[in-house]
Amino acid sequence: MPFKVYDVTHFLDDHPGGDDPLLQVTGKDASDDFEDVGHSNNAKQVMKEYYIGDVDLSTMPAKTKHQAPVKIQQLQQVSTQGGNDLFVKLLRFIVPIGLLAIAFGIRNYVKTL
Ligand code: HEM
Repeated sequence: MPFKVYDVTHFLDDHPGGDDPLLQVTGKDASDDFEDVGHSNNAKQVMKEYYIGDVDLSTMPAKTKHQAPVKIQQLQQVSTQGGNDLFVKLLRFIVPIGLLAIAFGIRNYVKTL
């Protein structure tokens, strides 16, 4: 069921009941709290100045848990797989040593010419 929304930001200092009761009910349906105080007709009239619209919670999109796209999920899986990690670590050593070996080989070959 829709309910009315009021922006009382500029009424906090002027509220005869103080700012505390207003701050206590921000972001929720304060209809009962308002009625419980037994506000006068004048208060109900003043309230109209701060009306900004209606909210119907049933039409609001439900909160969903964010899920990473499939590609990113796959990447996350690869980065957490221990075996693959070890392979990458080994490559970091093997590749430079291999390049060094090739460089020495070429150097020796050139010397013999
Ligand atoms: C836009 C919304 C509101 C307006 C315009 C408003 C206005 C007023 C006014 C004019 C009074 C003086 C008494 C009277 O004339 O009835 C008052 C008193 C009071 N209001 Fe509000 N009010 C609002 C919302 C609320 C809410 C949501 C609460 C509680 C959660 C609240 C709690 C109080 C209290 C505790 C008093 C003091 C009552 C007393 O000392 O007898 N008010 N308000």
